[in-house]
Amino acid sequence: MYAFAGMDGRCAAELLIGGLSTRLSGVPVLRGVDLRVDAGEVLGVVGPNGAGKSTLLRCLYRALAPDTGTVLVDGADLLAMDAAASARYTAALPQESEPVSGLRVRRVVLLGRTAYLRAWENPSARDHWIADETLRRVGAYELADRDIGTLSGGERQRVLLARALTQEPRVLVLDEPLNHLDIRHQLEALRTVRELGVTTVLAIHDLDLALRYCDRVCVLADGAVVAAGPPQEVLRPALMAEVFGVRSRQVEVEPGRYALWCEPLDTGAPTNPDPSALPEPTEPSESSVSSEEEPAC
Ligand SMILES: Nc1ncnc2c1ncn2[C@@H]1O[C@H](COP(=O)(O)OP(=O)(O)OP(=O)(O)O)[C@@H](O)[C@H]1O
Repeated sequence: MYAFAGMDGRCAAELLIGGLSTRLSGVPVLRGVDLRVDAGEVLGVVGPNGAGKSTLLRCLYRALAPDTGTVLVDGADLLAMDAAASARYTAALPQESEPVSGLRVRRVVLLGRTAYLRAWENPSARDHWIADETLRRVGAYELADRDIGTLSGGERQRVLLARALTQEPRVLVLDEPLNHLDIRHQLEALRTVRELGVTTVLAIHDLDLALRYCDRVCVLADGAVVAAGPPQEVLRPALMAEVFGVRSRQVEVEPGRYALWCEPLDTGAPTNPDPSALPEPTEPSESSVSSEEEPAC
């Protein structure tokens, strides 16, 4: 159905991040981040506020040049490319993106094709077709003729996701893409991302959704990776307590499907829901998770 490269994962690339460090205003914000994301994998980047998630993602979509480190996409040095070349490798949905009013949605989405056009070259019929297909894919086609400035936050978020997909990226970088989306559109956006098969790095605060939709998660704390691996193995009670300060349980809500129940560590007696009323969780072995181990990625 979607025959162009960036929408079916045929060009999904391996992403290799090595020794990424940076200081902002003299303060270390990333401290030697090493990560590998396999082709077609969805990696959730999680961690408390201020852990460095957005900073890491900004390095991946070239909004920030790290002090040291490498970012390789299928072996190509992303940080050494010019902007147009890197835009053909990675596309991003930044956390704060405010497209100006006065542009129609279809035009905004077409901007995703800029990396493939020469100066002053007009988008082709194929470029228009790709923009329309991505709008359909994110359920925003009916917005195509609206002024971007008139959209709700959730509608705008879906349009900007379409713009990123229109870039036909080999790696998709999404910083809190679920902001402003209602629960149905959150679930649909995550399902769309999963179905694309494009290598995806996704900063996400909702750990329950990370548990359900990410192939692997990487836990950042104070600018460093403290754990990485399958979410069910990483988001275990000990790590959740240490990194996020919550008591937690993975609860099997139906065979093979888990939800994450949490409450603050310092609340004393359990509140609603009463964990004693919850079914005993089925958890993977402790051996696969450690906040002290080297990241398993
Ligand atoms: N321009 C800047 N100058 C100084 N410090 C900065 C700058 N930008 C970010 N920081 C700091 O870097 C740290 C990491 O910020 P970052 O936005 O990457 O965290 P985050 O994990 O994405 O947080 P959140 O979950 O709150 O979005 C924070 O302590 C933040 O205050």
